[in-house]
Parts: sequence; structure tokens; C-alpha cells
Amino acid sequence: MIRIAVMGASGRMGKMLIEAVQATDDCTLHVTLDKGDDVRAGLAGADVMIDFTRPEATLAHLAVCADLGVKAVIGTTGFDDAQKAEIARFAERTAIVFAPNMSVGVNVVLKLLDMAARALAEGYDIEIVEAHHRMKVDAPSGTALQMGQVVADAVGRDLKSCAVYGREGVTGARDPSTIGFATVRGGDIIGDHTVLFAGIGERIEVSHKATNRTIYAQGSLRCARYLASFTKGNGLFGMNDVLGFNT
Ligand SMILES: NC(=O)C1=CN([C@@H]2O[C@H](COP(=O)(O)OP(=O)(O)OC[C@H]3O[C@@H](n4cnc5c(N)ncnc54)[C@H](OP(=O)(O)O)[C@@H]3O)[C@@H](O)[C@H]2O)C=CC1
Ligand SMILES: O=C(O)C1=N[C@H](C(=O)O)C[C@H](O)C1
Repeated sequence: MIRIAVMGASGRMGKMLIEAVQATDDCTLHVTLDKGDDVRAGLAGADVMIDFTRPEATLAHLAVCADLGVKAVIGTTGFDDAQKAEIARFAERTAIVFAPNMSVGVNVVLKLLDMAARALAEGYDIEIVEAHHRMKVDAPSGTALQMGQVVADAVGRDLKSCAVYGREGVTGARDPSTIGFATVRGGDIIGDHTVLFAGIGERIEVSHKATNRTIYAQGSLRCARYLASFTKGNGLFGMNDVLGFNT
């Protein structure tokens, strides 16, 4: 049995994860932890921590995982570059899967985007539109940013210098080298992402729409199983590794 620790247990994803673990026959809930609980005591003896919380909390939890040798699945989004570098440092001491979207579908879409962007590198304007529920605190979504990164890499652009995060006022004509991001927040939208390649005479839209958070919980359990069967002590992995897309 894989002993799972669920962090942010009373959050939207925390609740889904608890249900998902309870429905398996190869994982068991070692502990469920909320803000204010004793993280070190709770994580002791766990095989894998699954964390969908906030960047600062995740980093504090990872520090304990690294000390105790607990492996970690990180679904939290909204990390800045320095915080991502901290995750990489923790991965020198324990094994971590870090992915802004655990759904199989989104990770297949990332592959499709790489192919589409290579074919449409010239003459097509690239815009990424994402929509989420009213409670989401970070923007653009981690998934939208990862989609932007995949597309930018495929067309040979530096995302940091070509990304445009929203437009207002007299913006002038569109610079063809940019990759635009637009964010929608409202109601209970679980997570919609579209990458638009807009050319003259046609446009291509690659979309993913989530209709249930179970996709993220099931993906997280795949990550936990991947880590549990991983015999080396440390390393930083993504969904590509878990889904075997790198082999
Ligand atoms: N990778 C993926 O596939 C997915 C990623 N996500 C990401 O997961 C994260 C959580 O999303 P969601 O479940 O909707 O958010 P919620 O706000 O519903 O849940 C977050 C949980 O984390 C807890 N938390 C916040 N701060 C701390 C802290 N300092 N210490 C301990 N616990 C803390 C919250 O507690 P409290 O309410 O008491 O503050 C809450 O229980 C987000 O970053 C989201 O983008 C979401 C879905 C899929
Ligand atoms: O906050 C959410 O809900 C989600 N967050 C992730 C992100 O930022 O990409 C994944 C998914 O879209 C749901």
C-alpha cells in the first residue's frame, strides 16, 4: 500500500484527493493535513505527499519532505522563478513530480500543441485563452503558462520576452512575434484552455475543457504510483515522465 499524505485537505482539490485515495485498493490515507496542523509529525511515515495548496505552503511542506525522505506530487500553481528554483533544489534530496495540470487530456494537448506550433510557426498569430472559477487566485493559469512555454519552444521564441498578458487602450497593431494570454474568471468553471492559431483565411483552435476535478485527482494518483515505484532517491519529474511520453 502506498501511504499518501494529502495537504490542503479541506480545499477543492484536497477533498477530491481524499475521495480518490479512498476509492483505490493500492493507496491508503496516511494523513490529511490542513493549515495549522503539525506538518512534520503528519508527514513522518508517509510514502508520498500530494500537495495542492499555495506556493509558500508547498515550499514549506517540501522542506519537510526533503528532510524525511517523503516523495512529493506538486499540483500547486502560481510559483515565481525563484520558487521554482527552490523546488528544483528540494528535488536534489527527494523525488518530486511537479505539474500544473495532472489531467491526461491536457498533457496530450501539450503534445498536439508542439506539433501544431511547429507547422504554424509563420503567418499565424498565437493567443492563449483560459477560463476558471471565481475562487482561483493566480493568473494566467499554470496550464496556460505551460501551453505558452511549449508553443514558444516549438516556434523558437523566448516566452519571457514575447508574452503579452492582456491588452487595454490603444495597443497598436499586433506584433506577430508575440504570444497573447487572456484570462476569464467566473462561477464554477473548472478549467478551460484554448490555444488559437489565427491566420489569414483560417484559424485553428486547440482546446481542453475540464468538466470534473476527478481528472486531476486521478492524474495525481498516477504520479504517486510512479514515485512509489521509483527506486532512486531523488529527481524532478513532470507528467511527461509519468505518462511515458519521454520514452
Ligand atoms: N496541477 C493540477 O492539475 C491542478 C492544480 N490546481 C492548483 O492547486 C492549488 C489549489 O487549488 P484548489 O484546491 O482549487 O484551492 P483551494 O483554495 O480550494 O485549496 C487550497 C488549500 O490549501 C490550503 N492552504 C492555503 N494556504 C496554506 C498554507 N499556508 N498552509 C497550509 N495549507 C494552506 C487552504 O486552506 P485554507 O482554505 O484554510 O486557506 C486550502 O485547504 C492551486 O494552486 C490550483 O491552481 C488545481 C487543480 C488542478
Ligand atoms: O485552480 C484551478 O482550479 C486549476 N488550476 C490549474 C492551473 O492553474 O492550470 C489546473 C487547472 O486548470 C485547474
